Amino acid sequence: MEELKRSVAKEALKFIEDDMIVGLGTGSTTAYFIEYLGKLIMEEELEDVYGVPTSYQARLLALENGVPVVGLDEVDAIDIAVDGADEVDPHLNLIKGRGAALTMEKIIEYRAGTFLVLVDESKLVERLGQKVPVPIEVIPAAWRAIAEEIEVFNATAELRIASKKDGPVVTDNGNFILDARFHRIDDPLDLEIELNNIPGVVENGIFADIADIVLVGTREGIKRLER
Ligand SMILES: O=C[C@H](O)[C@H](O)[C@H](O)COP(=O)(O)O
Repeated sequence: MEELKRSVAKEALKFIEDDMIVGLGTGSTTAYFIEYLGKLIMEEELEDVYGVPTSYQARLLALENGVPVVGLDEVDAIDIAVDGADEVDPHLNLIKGRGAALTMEKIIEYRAGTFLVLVDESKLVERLGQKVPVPIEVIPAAWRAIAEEIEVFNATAELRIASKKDGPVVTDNGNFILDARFHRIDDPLDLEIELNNIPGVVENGIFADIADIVLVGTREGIKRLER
């Protein structure tokens, strides 16, 4: 799997040109991309490329690898955003947020001229929600009320607990994450909008109709899916 992640991350470099502002995603696949991008910048094979990080992880990796970073509020536009995903359906709808970075990811990827997704073949599903829950970033005080409200959607939601900290995961924005398992997601766009309508929900991990291109690392090579 690591080899497949590396291969799609390398392939993504072909989309990057001089003078581009690049949204830098979060997660293990994008980490390879940031590493390779830094190498090209350090070797001066790419000039005047700046990254807009979607998380502290992306920011730290960019700084470590020599990718100059700028904030979203310092740029007029983002040419391309590159990020991983937890699930991809046949219409290129996504679930994201295993790394709890979904809110900044969506803010940046929604605004990018091109949103390029990098996955290995294990992330492809027929229907969203088949393998992973939908992460929902919530205002801490509202977590229990929202977890109960979500039952209306025929779902159960669990507060995400940290592994190297006691208590809940706290996002880069200071919020909690609920992981919601839905009985069946028939209309991802509709569910994405409905969840965001619940007061106290900051953002959810359904990314419907946002991805432009998905590069899939398979044992037979890289497949390119486009909307
Ligand atoms: O919050 C995390 C992100 O949405 C990640 O982009 C997603 O979980 C994919 O991560 P990975 O490339 O490690 O599978």
